[in-house]
Amino acid sequence: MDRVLLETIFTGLAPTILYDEPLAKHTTWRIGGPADVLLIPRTIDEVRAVVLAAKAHDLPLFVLGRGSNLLVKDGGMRGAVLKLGDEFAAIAVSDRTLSALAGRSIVSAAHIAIRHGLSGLEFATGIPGTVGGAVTMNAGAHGGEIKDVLKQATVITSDGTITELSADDLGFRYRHSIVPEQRLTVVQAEFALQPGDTKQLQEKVRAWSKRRQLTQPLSLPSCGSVFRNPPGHYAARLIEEAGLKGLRHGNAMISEVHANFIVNVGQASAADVLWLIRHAQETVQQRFGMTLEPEVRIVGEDETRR
Ligand SMILES: Cc1cc2nc3c(=O)[nH]c(=O)nc-3n(C[C@H](O)[C@H](O)[C@H](O)COP(=O)(O)OP(=O)(O)OC[C@H]3O[C@@H](n4cnc5c(N)ncnc54)[C@H](O)[C@@H]3O)c2cc1C
Ligand SMILES: NC(=O)C1=CN([C@@H]2O[C@H](COP(=O)(O)OP(=O)(O)OC[C@H]3O[C@@H](n4cnc5c(N)ncnc54)[C@H](OP(=O)(O)O)[C@@H]3O)[C@@H](O)[C@H]2O)C=CC1
Ligand SMILES: C=C(O[C@H]1[C@H](O)[C@@H](CO)O[C@H](OP(=O)(O)OP(=O)(O)OC[C@H]2O[C@@H](n3ccc(=O)[nH]c3=O)[C@H](O)[C@@H]2O)[C@@H]1NC(C)=O)C(=O)O
Repeated sequence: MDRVLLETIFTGLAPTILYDEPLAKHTTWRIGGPADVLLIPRTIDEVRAVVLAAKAHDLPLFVLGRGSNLLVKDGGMRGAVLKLGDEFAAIAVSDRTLSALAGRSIVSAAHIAIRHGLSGLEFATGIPGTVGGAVTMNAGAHGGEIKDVLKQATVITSDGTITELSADDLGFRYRHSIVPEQRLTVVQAEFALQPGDTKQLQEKVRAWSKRRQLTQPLSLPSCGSVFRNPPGHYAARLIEEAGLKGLRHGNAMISEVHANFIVNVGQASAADVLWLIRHAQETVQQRFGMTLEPEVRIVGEDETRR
């Protein structure tokens, strides 16, 4: 996309504006082609200005969290990508409510809740995303989900309106909310928690963390689970039973530790990962008649279309 045009639209709207920024630097998979422009605003007013500028010029705008559930294709993303700046990390606990700006790590928010003797967010201590990403994905683990604890989220709509939405408004389902389809930007969230014993809560999360370290390939770049579990089944078990554990394509590999993780074992491309995703889907469909639906959000363009 024309750089001069982008500069005309966005200059001055955020303190950090990066052109042709490789998104591999911003995803946990360490994969992804360049964004035409990546904007990193510090304040809600700056976020709103970016949203309004994109709308006024009919430019696509994508909101990036920690990139821990994203596959950005090798051709990168056209239009603008917005990432909340480090200033979006404020957090406060009052009575039984924890509120955090959306750029805060959900892991750290969960630990702060525990330290305040509040229970409800423990499930999130192993989920390496932001508060905004966790709300968007209705992130969950160990039987808990964001939808169980979210009181309200403050969002900016695509026409720049700032509004508060309840858990019901957000249309939560398994690893799903209406945030992407409504093109909302989450800027803050409040969680309703219950009193709990800090020591007991810490023991609980320590045990979960040990289990995760044994069952998930945490030392290699990944996006967590690639596929949602089909109702009544486990994606990992289906992929393992199809004989695909350890299958490598280019520098991407179906993990030998956990079959629903694809790990980057070198400088993997998005095309390497997409090949494995499609191969797993086709093989599981043929062998078991089951459809594997990606949990990871696949965005951007193929290299050849640039
Ligand atoms: C090792 C590992 C373990 C994981 N374990 C789990 C797990 O147990 N459970 C689980 O649910 N997930 C897990 N994940 C996946 C991932 O961490 C979660 O989905 C997380 O919630 C994504 O947050 P993020 O900030 O990285 O969002 P991103 O990956 O950057 O984005 C995900 C989606 O959210 C949108 N988004 C992000 N921030 C905002 C915002 N502020 N406003 C509007 N939209 C936004 C993006 O546009 C995109 O659609 C794991 C990932 C890894 C790498
Ligand atoms: N980032 C990644 O790519 C990957 C992350 N993971 C896993 O995801 C989780 C999050 O990792 P990461 O992104 O590095 O972390 P974050 O930066 O999201 O969170 C780290 C913060 O969480 C708080 N915290 C973490 N552990 C504890 C604890 N035991 N007690 C008290 N506070 C704690 C601290 O916050 P504060 O200072 O505010 O108290 C710390 O600064 C970890 O379990 C990690 O193993 C796994 C694979 C990849
Ligand atoms: C990592 C994620 O979330 C994770 C979350 O951390 C864990 C813990 O609560 O439970 C889900 O994994 P999961 O269903 O694969 O959980 P696990 O307990 O590891 O495995 C489920 C079943 O599959 C079997 N299994 C697992 C791995 C494997 O290689 N082969 C296999 O057969 C296990 O034996 C077990 O019977 C979430 N994944 C999904 C898609 O729902 C994520 O969403 O990114």
